[in-house]
Amino acid sequence: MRPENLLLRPTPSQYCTLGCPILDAVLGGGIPCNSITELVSESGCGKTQLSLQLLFTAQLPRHLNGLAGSSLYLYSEFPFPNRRFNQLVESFRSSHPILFASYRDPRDYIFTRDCQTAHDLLDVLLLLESRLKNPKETRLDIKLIVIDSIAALFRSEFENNARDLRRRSSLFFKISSVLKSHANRFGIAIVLTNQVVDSIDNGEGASGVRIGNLERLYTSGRRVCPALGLSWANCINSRLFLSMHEVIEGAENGLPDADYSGFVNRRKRRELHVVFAPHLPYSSCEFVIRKEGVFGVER
Ligand SMILES: Nc1ncnc2c1ncn2[C@@H]1O[C@H](COP(=O)(O)OP(=O)(O)OP(=O)(O)O)[C@@H](O)[C@H]1O
Repeated sequence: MRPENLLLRPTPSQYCTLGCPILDAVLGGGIPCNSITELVSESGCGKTQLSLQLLFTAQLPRHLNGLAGSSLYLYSEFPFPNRRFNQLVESFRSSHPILFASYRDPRDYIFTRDCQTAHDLLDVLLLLESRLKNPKETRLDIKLIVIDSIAALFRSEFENNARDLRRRSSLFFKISSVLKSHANRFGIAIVLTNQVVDSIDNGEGASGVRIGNLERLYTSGRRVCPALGLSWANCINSRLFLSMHEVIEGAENGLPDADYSGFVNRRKRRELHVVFAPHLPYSSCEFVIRKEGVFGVER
């Protein structure tokens, strides 16, 4: 491939809204179809919350920037977040009362399946192909696949030796090639979550190679890098980093002072950053997680 050919590559034409115009604007319209998007963060930052939200927004009609389809949620961290899921069902229903009247349950358009190992995931993805080919027959018109989380699948199965690392990389490439094939053939948006590990190298990422827009990734005061390393980074199209930092409201006004009551408001400030994406420049925004879902914060 020559550099100028990159300019000829078609940009993604279809996006799945995240259900918030601020988040969509940061992502140039939402999560792209025909593509693999990774959400990476430390635990508790909001990867699962965003992923669950997408299961609902994918059902929205095209004129509302949805994909007018069903979604498949493959989870490897147990248990399935039932309580939160049902809370989002209610929230989604009340924000779209006409689309989701009482006779149409958004749950009917969400398929879930647990995956215990990376091989298990590969089997599920291979099995899916025949179903995706006949969406009418199987009533499985899937337009979004979420894998939450990819890192958990590789956590216990592989040792840290050369042979296992080679086996692991080979499995990364098999999984990503099946995902890319499904994404391209069936116009599906693929979202997967990944975890971070503490970064202990001397400044250029775990392998000495800077990946993406940000020189360093920080969250909760720690320098981190995405789990699964460089070979996995080559298996995805876009990487979005979610960070979290504790902020003390009022501290900027010089508290504690004479009126100091002893109460300060500590809150988590969460941000979403585009680490790399073939169709996007660097961009970021703050976001909050509420009972109703995940929303960007206007600057
Ligand atoms: N109903 C709710 N209202 C407000 N915030 C909530 C609600 N439910 C969850 N949260 C927030 O979401 C956070 C958990 O986010 P989430 O489960 O998406 O994290 P994660 O990045 O997927 O973590 P892990 O890697 O451990 O799976 C909680 O710490 C809480 O702050």
